[in-house]
Amino acid sequence: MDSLPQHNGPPSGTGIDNIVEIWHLYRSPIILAVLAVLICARVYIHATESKGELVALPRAYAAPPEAAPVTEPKPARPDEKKPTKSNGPRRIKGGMVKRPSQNDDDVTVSDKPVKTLVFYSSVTTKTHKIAEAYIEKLATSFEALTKSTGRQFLQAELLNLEDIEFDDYFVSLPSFDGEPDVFYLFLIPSYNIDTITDTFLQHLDETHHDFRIDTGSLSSILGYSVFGFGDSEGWPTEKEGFCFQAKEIDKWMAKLTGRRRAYPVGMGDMKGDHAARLSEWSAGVLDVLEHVAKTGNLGEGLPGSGDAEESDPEDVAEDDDGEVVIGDEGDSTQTGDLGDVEDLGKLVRSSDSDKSRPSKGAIPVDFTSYGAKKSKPVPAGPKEMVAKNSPTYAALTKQGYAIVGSHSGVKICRWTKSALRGRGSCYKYSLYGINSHQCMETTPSLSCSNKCVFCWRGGTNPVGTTWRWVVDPPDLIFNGVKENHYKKIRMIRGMPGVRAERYNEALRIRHCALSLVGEPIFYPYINQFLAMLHNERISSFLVCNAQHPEQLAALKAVTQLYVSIDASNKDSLRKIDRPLHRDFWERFMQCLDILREKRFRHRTVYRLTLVKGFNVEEEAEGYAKLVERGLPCFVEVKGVTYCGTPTSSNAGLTMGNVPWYWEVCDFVRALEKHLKARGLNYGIAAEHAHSCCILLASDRFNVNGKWHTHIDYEKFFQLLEEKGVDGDWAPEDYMGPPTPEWALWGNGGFDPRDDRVDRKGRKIDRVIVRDRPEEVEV
Ligand SMILES: Cc1cc2nc3c(=O)[nH]c(=O)nc-3n(C[C@H](O)[C@H](O)[C@H](O)COP(=O)(O)O)c2cc1C
Ligand code: SF4
Repeated sequence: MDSLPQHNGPPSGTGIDNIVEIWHLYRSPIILAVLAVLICARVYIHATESKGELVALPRAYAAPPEAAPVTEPKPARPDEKKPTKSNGPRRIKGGMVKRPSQNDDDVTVSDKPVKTLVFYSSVTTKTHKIAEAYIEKLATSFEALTKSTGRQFLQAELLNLEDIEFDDYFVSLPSFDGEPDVFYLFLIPSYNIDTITDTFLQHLDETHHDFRIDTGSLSSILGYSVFGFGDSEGWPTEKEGFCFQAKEIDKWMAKLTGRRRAYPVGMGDMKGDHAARLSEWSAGVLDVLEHVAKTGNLGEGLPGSGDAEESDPEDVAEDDDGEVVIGDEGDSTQTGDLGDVEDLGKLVRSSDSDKSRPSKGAIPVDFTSYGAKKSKPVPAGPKEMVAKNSPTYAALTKQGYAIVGSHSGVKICRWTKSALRGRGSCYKYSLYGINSHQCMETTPSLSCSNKCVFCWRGGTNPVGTTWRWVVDPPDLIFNGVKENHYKKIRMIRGMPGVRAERYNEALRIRHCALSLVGEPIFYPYINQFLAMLHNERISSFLVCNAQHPEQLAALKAVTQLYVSIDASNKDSLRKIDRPLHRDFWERFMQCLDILREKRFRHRTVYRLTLVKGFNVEEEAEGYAKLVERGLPCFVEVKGVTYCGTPTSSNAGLTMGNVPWYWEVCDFVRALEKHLKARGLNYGIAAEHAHSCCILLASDRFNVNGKWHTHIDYEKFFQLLEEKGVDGDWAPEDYMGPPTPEWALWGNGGFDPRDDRVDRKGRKIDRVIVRDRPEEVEV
């Protein structure tokens, strides 16, 4: 008999029988083992699989990724390293800190606390008392700043220059618990006798020149600003030493900090306006503190930064009102190359936001419909006058213009910068009382119907006899030019020498010179634009080229209305203005007739720009005839200015075309004689020798033997409000007080509040030559 298989022995028989037998014997444990393996595998896969998005479900259902709080480590500043003591010669490391981007979005903002140190000096204790009160006020302001910025503003510390070791604060920055960012303020009276301030200034000077100490050893400071006290009774002007030591400290601190000037130097008269000035300055400083705490940079544009602006481009370019300059092409406030489209793109973004170029807001207008209530639609879509990708746009932005909308421009003129720095205002301050630092230079039409030989724009400017472009609405232009003007003013806040008081005043535009380039009355809504200016009590000086009689006739109130008189006869005008209109001379004459009619409604002015070899020689009599025709209130005579650029050379103009001042004087004297010979009562009233500019005025503006060429601007607005644009009022009604003595013919006309400086910023006292020097051959 076969023996039965043993349960604990190996199976016997055929392979298949064996498998079946094994299955029967072990199926339960096999099934259990497989199940266990499967469960383990499932658990493992579940635990390790990545949770991919469920493609079939909309993204909205996915929970937003939670932002992990990131505390960015602040890049170490050079002087945050504690100076290591060594026995060898001391070397203080500073160096220029890479300046934070001006684009607020790009900046990694420090979360360190802010520590403000207020340094002061005082001999007769007045500044000391003011400084103590100031510190108390700062405490309240800092509480608010801590809340608004989210950064802790530590209590400000008051430090008497007498009591501190200068090395501790002015060789490298001091260190404090919590490693705060440091901000310096100075309250400094000036003394022309020896005081601690002299020692301090000497220390700053030595530190700057010490070869062991890196230039800009304090450049990791957050910022600094200086306020000076002086006495205007004893030291009436800055030239005579008013607040001179505050200015000195400001200058040295700029060097030591790598130009971290947060706010312009403020100045107050201890016997007069010091409280008001200090409070303005203080408000400005707090604004900057808030900005720097939030963004890490000192504000728009120039953070007292050493940008191109600081190299004084305006001292090189003697431009004035744009249009009388031979080749004003070199404003280095905007860098970039015409060919460098990317750079231009950056400039565009900074000065011209896209919202200022709406396609919807633009109004298509047939220029011939000017004055009609409704504008006729233009058949095919009109183009933009200055498209963003055009050479004109590139040329204009390169020169520092901001293009607003598609046909308007605004630029800070060099006199605005000059006045902000106490270096003198333009001739319109001497002749009419216009503060250059409160003046906006703009045009609502960059296009013109002439191609004047002295126009800097070469061949790139849009020209035309009729308006054939998209028209932007006046409010868009008005808001755009103001915004860009203020932006540019803020950009020069950190420029050396800018005065806090003037900077404050500059943040309120008081005057608008519609004389930049192009032809302002070409703009179909010029009257609406003017009304917007006047509504905000901004005066208007409008210059036109005497080629658009219809528009000139339709023009409503302006504070002062100019026509450019570039030649005295048809031939000469053709050569110099190169007009597009075939009937240019008839148009010109018609405009003079219109001006004659308007002379009791507008302050009318002929502007003569003298270009030697073109429109000066033998033409005085011809000009007298033109004056007889239009009987303007004033005749402004100005020598053309030269900047020496390729465009000017292309136009065939050289320095030889720029008249000497005595030549302008000769011409004006000859013109006056011819006017008198015709029985016309005009006299030479005022001058601004610096700009080669002389003013002849009608006797209407001579009261009891005194010239009254200045304007009472407040009265102008009052008349406008009370009587309306079409009301019965005349230029005499807003005639200002007598022309100041210093501005009268024979006295030079330089603003006595300011210092004249040469191109390198050195003070000068140039002799004015009004008569032909003897050695000059005829
Ligand atoms: C001897 C003397 C010299 C002065 N020199 C100048 C000066 O050169 N420029 C200036 O603007 N003020 C000058 N001042 C005016 C002081 O700066 C002014 O009185 C200031 O308020 C004094 O401040 P304190 O009381 O804090 O010392 C001078 C005053 C004195 C008494
Ligand atoms: S009037 Fe205004 S724009 Fe013209 S030069 Fe003077 S400050 Fe400049």
